[in-house]
Amino acid sequence: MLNPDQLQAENQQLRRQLDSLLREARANEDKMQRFELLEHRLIAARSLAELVRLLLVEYKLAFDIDAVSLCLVDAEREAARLLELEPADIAQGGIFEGLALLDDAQPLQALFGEQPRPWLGLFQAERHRSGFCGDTAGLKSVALLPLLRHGELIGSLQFGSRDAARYEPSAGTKFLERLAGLIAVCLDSALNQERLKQAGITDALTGVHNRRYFEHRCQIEISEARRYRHPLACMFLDIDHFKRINDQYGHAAGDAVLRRVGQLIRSQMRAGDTIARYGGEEFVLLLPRCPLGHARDIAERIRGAISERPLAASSSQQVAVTASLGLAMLAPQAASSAADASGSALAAQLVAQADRALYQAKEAGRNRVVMAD
Ligand SMILES: Nc1nc2c(ncn2[C@@H]2O[C@H](COP(=O)(O)OP(=O)(O)OP(=O)(O)O)[C@@H](O)[C@H]2O)c(=O)[nH]1
Repeated sequence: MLNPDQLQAENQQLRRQLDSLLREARANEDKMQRFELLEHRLIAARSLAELVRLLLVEYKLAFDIDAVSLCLVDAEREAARLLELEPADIAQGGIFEGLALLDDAQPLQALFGEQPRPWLGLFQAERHRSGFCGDTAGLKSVALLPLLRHGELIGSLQFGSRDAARYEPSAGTKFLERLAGLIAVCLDSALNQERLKQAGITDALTGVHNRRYFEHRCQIEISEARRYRHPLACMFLDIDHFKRINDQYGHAAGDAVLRRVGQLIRSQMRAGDTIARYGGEEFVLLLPRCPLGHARDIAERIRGAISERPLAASSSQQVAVTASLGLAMLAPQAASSAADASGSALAAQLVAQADRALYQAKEAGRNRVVMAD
């Protein structure tokens, strides 16, 4: 039999254990709630950028993680385009600190081996450093989560802690497996949503934007040009005697020429410029913050790039192509003095001027640039 003092001591001990269990249960419940909240936000993410930010910033904060990094296999540079990363930032994620876009899955295969599964354990600099894009100083333990879609590695998520006991090999990985599965599905779905969005504003044949997008963009650029008194250049480009190309080489060759011309125009433009297929063999370009002299140089460069050498219309056909361009400017003073005009009226005026200049270029013999009066 225990005496009353012993009983009381045992009672206190039990109470302490109960309190600690209760605290742990509350902490777990709190963690589960935060996790569920983030899970819902992951599922609701409407763009790839939002998803990446949730993983790299919000997860880190919500679960007090010392280092988080995300690697994505991006052989086609699709994610880089959607996240608007400059080529120099692709390996380092640019503004998305902790993101790395990979050319292929090879580094991930090296990290996870034949059968990729979540891995928890002590940080090994040689093995794990490449998975963390940022600073790894002080990391003691890590959790590595392969992201798989239809059995293929599409990326990986890494958590790092300065606490050696935080990610222990003995901890269950079921929860992490579920998390990795969810993230992989969310990434896939964000990419698909972006593709759908792009499909609505992209010309399927040439891959440049479509007329609908141009009309929307034109309003935005005009209002920016008016607000900041920037010059805005608009160009129409039409391939010369395109009907003859179709007639002589066939419709498929004509399509190939349209695609190639789209690429050539794009290669001469800056990141903030807009190029769209206006219809048939006609393209339209918008160059914000571009004064007349510069716009004329760019138009000449585009014309030169198209006519410089025959374009490949198929593996065996080379077609000599020329194009005519009409150029119109929404000059800063015109934009501000026309303060009363609506954005759509100014857009219609700008487009009509560029189109008239294009007509004059055709009339004057084609393969030339004409500036609107
Ligand atoms: N291959 C191909 N041809 C197209 C497409 N859209 C329009 N066209 C053709 O483009 C040709 C345009 O001909 P026209 O408007 O007469 O002009 P053009 O022959 O380029 O002559 P100019 O503009 O006066 O130099 C037509 O034959 C259309 O059928 C397309 O998506 N693919």
